[in-house]
This record gives sequence, C-alpha cells and structure tokens, in this order.
Amino acid sequence: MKTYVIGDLQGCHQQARDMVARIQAHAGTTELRILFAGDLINRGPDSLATLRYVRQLAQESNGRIDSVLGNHDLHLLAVAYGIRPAHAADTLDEILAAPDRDELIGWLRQRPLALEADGHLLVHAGLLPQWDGAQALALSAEVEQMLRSAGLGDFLADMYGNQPDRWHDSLQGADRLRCIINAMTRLRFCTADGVMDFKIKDSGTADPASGLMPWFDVPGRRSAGQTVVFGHWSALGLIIRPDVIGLDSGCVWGGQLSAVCLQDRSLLQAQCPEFQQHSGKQAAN
Ligand SMILES: Nc1ncnc2c1ncn2[C@@H]1O[C@H](COP(=O)(O)OP(=O)(O)OP(=O)(O)OP(=O)(O)OC[C@H]2O[C@@H](n3cnc4c(N)ncnc43)[C@H](O)[C@@H]2O)[C@@H](O)[C@H]1O
Repeated sequence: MKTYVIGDLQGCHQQARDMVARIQAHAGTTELRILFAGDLINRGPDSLATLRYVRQLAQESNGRIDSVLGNHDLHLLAVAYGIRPAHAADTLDEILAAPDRDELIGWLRQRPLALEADGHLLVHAGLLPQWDGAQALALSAEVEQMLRSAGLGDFLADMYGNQPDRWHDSLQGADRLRCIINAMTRLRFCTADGVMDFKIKDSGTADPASGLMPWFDVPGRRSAGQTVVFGHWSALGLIIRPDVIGLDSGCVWGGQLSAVCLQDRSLLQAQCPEFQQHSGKQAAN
C-alpha cells in the first residue's frame, strides 16, 4: 500500500485530475490510498467540478480516498446554511446553485478534521503544543460529531471568532469546538504556550520579538513524535522534515500543486496557472 497526500486544491479541478493520474502512474500496481489536505474549494476557477470530483473518487474508493476539512470547506458550510454571506473573493456560487448541492454539502459535513495514515497525522492547518496525536484525533472526533448532527446550523453561527485563543482541557461547548477548529483549520503561528495568532497570513516568518513561531516549531510540542502532514500555509510553501510535511505550495496563487508519498517521501509537483494574485506579489508591485 502506498499513501499519497495532495495539498490544497482550492478549486483547481484540472490540476487535481492531472495529479491523481500522475499518482496512479507513480504507484504502478501497488495498492493506493490518496488523502487531500483540505481546502478543496474556493478562490480557484472550478470549485464545483473539484468538489464533485473528489467526492466521487472518495465514494468509489471504499474508504481509501478521503479529505480532511479546511477553513474554506467550513466556510462553504456556513454560507450554504445561510449563516455567513459569501465574501467578494469567494468562488462558491456554482456549488450553491448546483442541482446536487445538498449531496455535496452532505458529503462535506461528514469529513474529518484529522486523520491518521501510516503513522502520520493529517490535518489542514496545525496542532496546539498541548496535544499529542491521540488527543488530536479524539478532539477531531468531537467536532465531527457536531458537524454530522442536527445542531450543525446553530453551531456554524457559533463557529466564528478567534477566542478562546489557547487550549484548556476544561473548555466546553462552542468555545471548545471553536478552539479545536481554529487550531486544526486556521493555525499558522502561536507562542511557546500555544496562544494562537490569526493575523499573520502572508509570511512564513514572524518578528522574533512577538514571541510567535510556527506551531510546529514550539519546543516540546506533544505531537513531535509523529510526522504531522498539513496544508493551509501557502506563504510558507513546501516543507518536508522528519516531523512535519507542509504541502500548500500555492496552487491557486500561481505556485505548484504538491503531493507526497508517505512511505518513501517521493514528491510530485505540478506548476499551476496564477488564478489569484497573492498579497506578497501585490505588495512588491
Ligand atoms: N472559526 C473561524 N473564524 C473565522 N473564520 C473561519 C473560522 N472557521 C472557518 N473560517 C473561514 O475561513 C475562511 C478563510 O479565511 P481567511 O482569513 O480568508 O483565510 P486565510 O487565512 O487567508 O487562509 P487561506 O486558507 O486562504 O490561506 P492561504 O495561505 O492560501 O492565503 C493566505 C494569504 O497568503 C497570501 N499568500 C499566498 N501565497 C503567498 C506568497 N507566496 N507570498 C506572500 N503571500 C502569499 C495570500 O495573498 C493570502 O492573503 C473564511 O472564509 C472563514 O469563513
């Protein structure tokens, strides 16, 4: 069995199809598992086709193809439930108007926030330093139970916000779920104590004086013994280390779509058209 993880697609349908075909060729006759790092949709040109494609792959795969949820996937749920207005930059209208919208949304809300695969832990954004892999999976399951429940609409109204910005085991209710979601789908930087920052998005580094560091560089983080695979951080770009694999190399921003084989760390990359101009580039112009 070979397991490949593909980074953030963000509605880049053709690039997704091409990457899956390359993975199939790369794996040859070996049995294959394909996981997506979340943010299947939004910002890119073809969110509807991308969501339909990944859902169909997953449904035909007998559990061997799946995706974790990203912040843009959760945003689609909130817009579809009428909780949040769409942003001007969203490219979600086709999904919202699609005849199979309910099936697509129904599939999306069944997806996990975290997955274990071949000793690796997959999550869209990050983990707080207090969590080991087992606790992260248990906390993900708490959110999944809510997303699949009849209370989803009410919860989505409570999902937004940056507080509480740190974990405590005693957190309860919407605060607890929001903290888990913010870490697993939005986190980039935090302090050594795990206080989350959501302001810095367009950089791979923070001012050292701020006390902020990438979540995966927090000394003594409890998940360090297991390789964590994540996406979300396009300004950081591809990172492959023994303890972390970061796979958002800016597909939708004119970068690459990246995929990695977890067994041997083979890297597959494809250059993508510039569907959106990123903030770093605008600042340089
Ligand atoms: N609890 C909660 N609270 C609030 N919102 C919640 C939420 N739960 C879910 N959400 C949802 O989250 C959604 C997204 O929020 P946003 O706030 O828009 O998301 P983001 O951090 O910009 O993340 P994104 O996933 O787009 O990151 P990327 O690295 O590609 O892009 C990040 C930036 O990097 C820049 N960038 C990309 N590549 C770069 C490069 N090479 N150099 C410099 N900058 C670059 C881009 O211009 C971009 O500005 C919202 O719609 C919201 O609804």
